[in-house]
Amino acid sequence: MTPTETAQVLVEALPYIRQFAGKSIVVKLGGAAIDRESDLALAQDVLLLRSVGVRCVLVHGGGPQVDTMLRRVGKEPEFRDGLRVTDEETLEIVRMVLVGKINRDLVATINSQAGAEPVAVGVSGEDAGLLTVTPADRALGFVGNVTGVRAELLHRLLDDGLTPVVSTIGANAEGQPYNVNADEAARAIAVAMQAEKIVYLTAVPGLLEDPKDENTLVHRLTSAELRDRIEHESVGKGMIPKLKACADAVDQGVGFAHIIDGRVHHSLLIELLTDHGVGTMVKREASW
Ligand SMILES: Nc1ncnc2c1ncn2[C@@H]1O[C@H](COP(=O)(O)OP(=O)(O)O)[C@@H](O)[C@H]1O
Ligand SMILES: CC(=O)N[C@@H](CCC(=O)OP(=O)(O)O)C(=O)O
Repeated sequence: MTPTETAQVLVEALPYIRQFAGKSIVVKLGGAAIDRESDLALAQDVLLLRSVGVRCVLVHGGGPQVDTMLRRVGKEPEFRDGLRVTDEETLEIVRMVLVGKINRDLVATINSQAGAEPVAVGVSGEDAGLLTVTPADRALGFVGNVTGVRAELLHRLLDDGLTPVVSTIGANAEGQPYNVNADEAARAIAVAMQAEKIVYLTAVPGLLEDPKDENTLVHRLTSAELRDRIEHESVGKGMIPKLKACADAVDQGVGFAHIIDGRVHHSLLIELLTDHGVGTMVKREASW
């Protein structure tokens, strides 16, 4: 790339920087997309966005990593409608993996790229009542539905120039921890923060017409069109909570929801700051 072409890329970003400066963006990193190299690129993206005034909150999952740890201790993972059946021992392992391992690794990765000023702060939904939950369904054990988000805690961290990295364990009114699906927790956080966008980073290019063919990407659709697809046979588990969360997010006031490929380095920056839309974009009204 010539120096002029490099300058052109920066100039292309200008209207997007203007559009998003001062706005909140929730980025949900799925466990399926967590990987040392792509996490490093994501850390750089989040720091670059922060430095141009975008208020980024990173929410992470870790389903596959929890599965690995459960199997290591001789427990077979069990799911109902995409949600993990969570007994007391499973809850302990989910907390260990999400809060104790993945959150720490992401905070360290962001801070390793932050130069002299480490800015990433790890928080669990249990901290200071960030995520309040009620039990989802007796058969699921300690799985919670989010009923409250103390968004002001995240805004306060952002006001101080810090970047929150959120693990999705919630707590009920008695302080009992519950496991929360990370797609749903990210949606609740984005709605409570009145975020401009929610971006789901996962291990596929976006919603696919045919999950076996990456060339069948659905580029854009409305929340109503998305809801029609959730029941479709081409949508398998894993995608279901994500699609529901995208439709709910935009219907509840978030400007746009995106599902993009977290395996592609810098996909977040490409989506936000360039003319090249990637992945699947969801909006409330069909006014493209
Ligand atoms: N129609 C579809 N389009 C895209 N992905 C699909 C579809 N149906 C099922 N999937 C699966 O959903 C997965 C994403 O969900 P999941 O594995 O839970 O990711 P994450 O850890 O990012 O939340 C994809 O890797 C893919 O295998
Ligand atoms: C209740 C429930 O299912 N919780 C999820 C939380 C992690 C998660 O959602 O991780 P991904 O984003 O990688 O799927 C779980 O235990 O796997």
